[in-house]
Amino acid sequence: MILALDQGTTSSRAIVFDNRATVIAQAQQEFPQLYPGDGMVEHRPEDLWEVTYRVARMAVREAIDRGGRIAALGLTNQRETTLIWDRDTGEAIHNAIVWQDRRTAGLCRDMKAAGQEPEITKRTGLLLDPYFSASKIKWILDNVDGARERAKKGKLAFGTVDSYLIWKLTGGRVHATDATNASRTSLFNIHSQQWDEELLLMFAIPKSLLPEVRDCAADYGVTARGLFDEAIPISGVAGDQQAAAFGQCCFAPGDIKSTYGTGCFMLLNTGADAVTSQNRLLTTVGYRLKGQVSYALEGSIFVAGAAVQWLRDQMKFIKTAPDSEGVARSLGDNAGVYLVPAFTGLGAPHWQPEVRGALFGMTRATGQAEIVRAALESVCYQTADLLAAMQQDGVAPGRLKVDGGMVGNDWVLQYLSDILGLEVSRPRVMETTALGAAFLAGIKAGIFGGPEEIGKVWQQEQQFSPAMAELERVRLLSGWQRAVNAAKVFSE
Ligand SMILES: Nc1ncnc2c1ncn2[C@@H]1O[C@H](COP(=O)(O)OP(=O)(O)O)[C@@H](O)[C@H]1O
Ligand SMILES: O=P(O)(O)OC[C@H](O)CO
Repeated sequence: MILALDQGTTSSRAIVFDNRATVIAQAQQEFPQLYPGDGMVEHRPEDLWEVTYRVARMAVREAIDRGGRIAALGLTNQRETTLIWDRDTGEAIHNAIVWQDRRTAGLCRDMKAAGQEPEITKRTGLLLDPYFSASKIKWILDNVDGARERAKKGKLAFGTVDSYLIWKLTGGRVHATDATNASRTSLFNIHSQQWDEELLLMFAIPKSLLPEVRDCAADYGVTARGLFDEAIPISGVAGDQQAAAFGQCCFAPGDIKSTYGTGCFMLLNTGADAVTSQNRLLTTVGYRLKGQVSYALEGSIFVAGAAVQWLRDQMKFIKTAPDSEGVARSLGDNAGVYLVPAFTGLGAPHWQPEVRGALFGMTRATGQAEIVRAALESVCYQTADLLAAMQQDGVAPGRLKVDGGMVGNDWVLQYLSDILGLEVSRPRVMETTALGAAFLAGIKAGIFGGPEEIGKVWQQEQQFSPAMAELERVRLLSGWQRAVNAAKVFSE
């Protein structure tokens, strides 16, 4: 059996799969989101570790009680989120700065004005945006007392959440990351597969901070004594969006998936070619096995399920996220109301960190239901923007595989299919992120063969087909475009 740990933006999950990729045991727990200022999002490092370890123990205990034995551990994680810790004590020197955090927008703007973006894009496949780790690392080094000096002396370690958890799981013996997570830092050259000296210089980051970069199916050490009954080899690691693509068996060039969790991330497999987008999509490492890289084009949206969380926690319009489905269904149409959920700026294809959220088209008749529906619709419109960018880059997908917490919502998937004019396909195993991590760990442990063998196990649970009239689709999309443009103008 394989233990998959999925450390996501809002919760940690542990799932034990058997050797045929069936779920045997699982546990999940949410943890607090900290919003210390405008556009700022942090996580407590101890929450990331303690919650992940707690759910891991729960799932392992349940699996062992059923007579199983854990042969390998696969780890997947929210990407870009940045931690720096002391190599001697293991203590983080600042809260984790989360991928959604926009505090480095000014720095990125200045670097853009200095003409540095094209060089960064050429080396990393990314754009110059606060989303990625590099500017967050620089911020911590510049704002935590003595951090830069300690970093120069080699006393500190940087990691995305995978590296931090590997460090914790191995009792401080392994400081490593995988190529997918490295490719999101903006310090990793995706062509040479090395940390890039030029980029380190640009962001003023000492190399001594960085972890070693390994394949996605590789040896990451074993869990420290005392954590579990037996030491478990850590043998698979990937960022959560790449793990989801792997779990969705997007192994052939042209295969495409979208994951709807806190944000939404569309990944297209482009094989051995690092394709450059003309439409502000990212080029990134899809997976790396035995040194061979499979690249991907990615569209990243910062707010998807987070809009539903906002409806639940801030607005108190719904009690639970699934309640949003009935509310949206209760209305015949959107009554001309559009929500642009740019709470933490706009991601692909706009990349405008300063834009903020806006609600358009309200009348005296507008109530909670219209706003709930507008929030769900906004996730579909944003996906349509990503798909349009991919299509302009010459991609013509036949269907979209979807997964993530939001895809339990049938109304969203039908509306998505209508708005995209594309078949939308939901898999039988909806926990594709954890499954991808389990596949990777299982490959290294010899439990699974390579992608060809794994590809045979993927099964669809339900397909959603477009049923909306073309004129209606065009009308709705045009309303959305006007709303986004107005939100941009307001934030200028
Ligand atoms: N039935 C539903 N309808 C709409 N949104 C949902 C539904 N179920 C969960 N969500 C949203 O999905 C997100 C959780 O998905 P998950 O994949 O666990 O996210 P993450 O990995 O980012 O923590 C939450 O933001 C939640 O609001
Ligand atoms: O935790 P998720 O599922 O929202 O994914 C976060 C992404 O990895 C951020 O790039």
